[in-house]
Amino acid sequence: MPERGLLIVLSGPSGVGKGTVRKALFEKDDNQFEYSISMTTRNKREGEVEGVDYFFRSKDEFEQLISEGKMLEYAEYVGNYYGTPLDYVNKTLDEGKDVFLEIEVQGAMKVKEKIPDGVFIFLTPPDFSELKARIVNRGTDELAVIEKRMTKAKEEIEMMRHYDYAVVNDEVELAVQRIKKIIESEHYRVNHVIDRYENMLKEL
Ligand SMILES: Nc1nc2c(ncn2[C@@H]2O[C@H](COP(=O)(O)OP(=O)(O)O)[C@@H](O)[C@H]2O)c(=O)[nH]1
Ligand SMILES: Nc1ncnc2c1ncn2[C@@H]1O[C@H](COP(=O)(O)OP(=O)(O)O)[C@@H](O)[C@H]1O
Repeated sequence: MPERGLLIVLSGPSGVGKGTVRKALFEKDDNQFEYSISMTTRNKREGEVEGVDYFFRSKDEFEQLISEGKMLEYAEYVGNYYGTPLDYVNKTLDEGKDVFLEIEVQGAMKVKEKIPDGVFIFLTPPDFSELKARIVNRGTDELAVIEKRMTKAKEEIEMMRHYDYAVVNDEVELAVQRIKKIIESEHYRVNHVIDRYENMLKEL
């Protein structure tokens, strides 16, 4: 049986660049991670594809899956549900592949309770004014919403202490390289390889 894959969770405050960094990581020719496509009740945006960007579902369907225990985690974010389907994560980890989640902080904390040996990476802004600039530049929010998001971002940055690693997203490419390095060294952790060595010892 292959060694179980690593569960990698990339999270961080809204607007820090999680989506941007994750996409850049997955565009690499040598990418070895399996992206867990999330499910959401938000409307599909122009250019988004069902089953590629998200699985788009109605609120009723989503709640049904929650009640059946089919979500590893879910969170309500700006009035919509977002969540990680459980079966895909389990099946892919069992195949020995590393699964990558890009999710907001509430959901990341729920994953940590269920799968504490995951690798939890917190993406941080170079500083607070840069975070505000990114939220403003994204151009999707009105001023009042931006202020709300900044207050929320402060609370979210407080959550950093619960993570294993902090990666600064100053430049996308640098952030991607830092994440790749972290995951590479995580494969050598004793608790990740111990089963294989215990099996070897039994055979001696
Ligand atoms: N908890 C949780 N959060 C998710 C999931 N998928 C995406 N998110 C987060 O939901 C937030 C909103 O995503 P989205 O609507 O695509 O907005 P965007 O940040 O403008 O691209 C982002 O912070 C994502 O990281 C998920 O499966 N679970
Ligand atoms: N390293 C970076 N430098 C400058 N701008 C960035 C960087 N990373 C992301 N951005 C920009 O910041 C905004 C928020 O990024 P996004 O990926 O949507 O954040 P999140 O998924 O964390 O909410 C976008 O306009 C994106 O282009």
